Amino acid sequence: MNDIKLALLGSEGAGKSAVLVRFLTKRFIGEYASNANSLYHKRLSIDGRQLNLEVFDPCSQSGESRCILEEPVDWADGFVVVYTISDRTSFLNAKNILAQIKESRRETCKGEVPICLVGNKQDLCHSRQVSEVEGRSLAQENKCLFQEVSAAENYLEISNLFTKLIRHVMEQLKLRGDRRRYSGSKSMAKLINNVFGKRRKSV
Ligand SMILES: Nc1nc2c(ncn2[C@@H]2O[C@H](COP(=O)(O)OP(=O)(O)OP(=O)(O)O)[C@@H](O)[C@H]2O)c(=O)[nH]1
Repeated sequence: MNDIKLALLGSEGAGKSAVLVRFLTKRFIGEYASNANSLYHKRLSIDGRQLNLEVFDPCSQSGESRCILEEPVDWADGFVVVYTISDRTSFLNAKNILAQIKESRRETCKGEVPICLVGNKQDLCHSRQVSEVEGRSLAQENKCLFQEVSAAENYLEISNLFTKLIRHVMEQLKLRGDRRRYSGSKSMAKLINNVFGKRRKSV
């Protein structure tokens, strides 16, 4: 059984939890408690392989400019970076996050870092502040997958993007010979504390 670890990153209110819960449960839940970090587990089968998926959904950071990635990230195998198409600040924050992931992984990760850039709240296109072309070109610059979605309205696109990202993670883990097997016995909680700070309230 393969373990796949993903982290969701993005501005406060971008819809990280909504996107994830839509993927995990096929449902849209309007409001989520956002004062605690959460670690979600799901068993799934992709291309005939059984996977143990863990997704870390951190609670929001207080300042937009303060990125969660304060130390090199060694926990996640892949990232979902979410912004809101109707909020340019969240897009700029996503850009910043992408740069920081690349920077922190440069030393440790041969090959590409599997990332999916997600423009959420596509249903709010009447108040769009970020064009789809801008989103796509930011993703191209950073060699990431890209998809505009609406967690409120769609399941299929979100499911497809997670599937693509997980496939990419599996390819990268194979290329790297799954370094995690040799990386010692740090516990999940310890890693999350190290990577995301001491603000974890529940996992
Ligand atoms: N219209 C619309 N609203 C959405 C969508 N996705 C999320 N929302 C709303 O946006 C708000 C924030 O969603 P969350 O999923 O809590 O966002 P988050 O990024 O996890 O927020 P934090 O946990 O505070 O960082 C909630 O009121 C959601 O109902 C969407 O696709 N369309």
